[in-house]
Amino acid sequence: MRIGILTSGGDCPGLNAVIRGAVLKGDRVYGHDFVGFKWGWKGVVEGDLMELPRHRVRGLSKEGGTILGSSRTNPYEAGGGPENIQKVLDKNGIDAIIAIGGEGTLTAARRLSDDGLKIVGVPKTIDNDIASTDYSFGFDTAVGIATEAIDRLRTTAESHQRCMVVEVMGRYVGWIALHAGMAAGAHAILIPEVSATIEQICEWVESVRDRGRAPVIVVSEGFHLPTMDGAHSHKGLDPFGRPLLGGIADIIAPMIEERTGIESRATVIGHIQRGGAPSAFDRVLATRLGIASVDAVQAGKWGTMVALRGTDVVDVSITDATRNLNAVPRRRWDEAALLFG
Ligand SMILES: Nc1ncnc2c1ncn2[C@@H]1O[C@H](COP(=O)(O)OP(=O)(O)O)[C@@H](O)[C@H]1O
Ligand SMILES: O=P(O)(O)OC[C@H]1O[C@](O)(COP(=O)(O)O)[C@@H](O)[C@@H]1O
Ligand SMILES: [Mg+2]
Repeated sequence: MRIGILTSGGDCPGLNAVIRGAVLKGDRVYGHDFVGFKWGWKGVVEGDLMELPRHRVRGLSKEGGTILGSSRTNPYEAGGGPENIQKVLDKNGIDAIIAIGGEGTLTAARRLSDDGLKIVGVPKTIDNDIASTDYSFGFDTAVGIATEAIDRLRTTAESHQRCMVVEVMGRYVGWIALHAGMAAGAHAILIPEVSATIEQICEWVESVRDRGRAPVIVVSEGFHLPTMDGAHSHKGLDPFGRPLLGGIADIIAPMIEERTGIESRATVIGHIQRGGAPSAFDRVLATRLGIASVDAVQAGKWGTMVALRGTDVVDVSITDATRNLNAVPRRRWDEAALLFG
């Protein structure tokens, strides 16, 4: 078989480890050939390919980013669609696609699979917002980077008796905030799934200050106060129509300072959370998912996504995985909130 691999959506530590795992298993065990589609679905629509012989994936599991490049191209637009894509596959002798992406990419994969293309999905995202898998690779690395940043902000906060408001990524789910906040001992964690008023936030801040400590508040980019319409997005849309989130920390920090009198600073960690080498956990998870994706292709399990369930890698339906976002359950926030203030 000749298998095409693509990486689509925001990049994420571990993408290269998936590619390596897939190529090594496919080459060694099944004798498959691999090509990479460049720039996500764009390469599929335009037939922009690179060969992926075994030596091309040597040493890749520790490398950040993706050797294939990524984009947020919609495969149903700009000359795409199932018939045109099938022509590109036929022209290049490609039998099946392994699509590595987040909930957007996998929704596209599900539609193309429903339209008859042979596709297997691999869940990637630092946000951990994909359902049907316990974790997506990239999340552990992002949490590690955010935790280190919060630890560092805490020492400078203590030196100046300031309040630090630290904004992390995650789009419409608060997993990175919840885990990094718990790991770093934040005094409050604000996530999109759970409402909190500015009065409640200031109560937590004042209680920390009254104990002689410097308050550290972690906020997820998708969080909004009850007085706001929705997630803060002052930068408009990206070229593919998605709201550019970010900046809620810059709104909350001055509100805290005004109401409590505590000098406050906002830090937006941003894309550092997505860059660089994957953690050991993510290298292992990504490699295992890459291996499993080739097994799913070999078995003709079209329309499935490989996923982590406990310590096992299993196959699930992409339709099920993309029906709803994997939101933080209320009980997980309640558990963390016992330690706030
Ligand atoms: N319903 C859909 N049909 C076709 N393409 C989609 C659909 N939803 C998302 N996509 C495409 O997938 C791209 C990647 O999705 P995005 O959410 O940006 O990243 P990720 O895959 O990492 O979640 C989107 O920009 C869009 O072009
Ligand atoms: O790469 P961009 O366009 O700046 O997008 C930033 C967004 O991408 C992410 O890092 C990852 O999101 P996806 O997994 O959906 O691509 C989000 O946390 C963040 O909101
Ligand atoms: Mg996404």
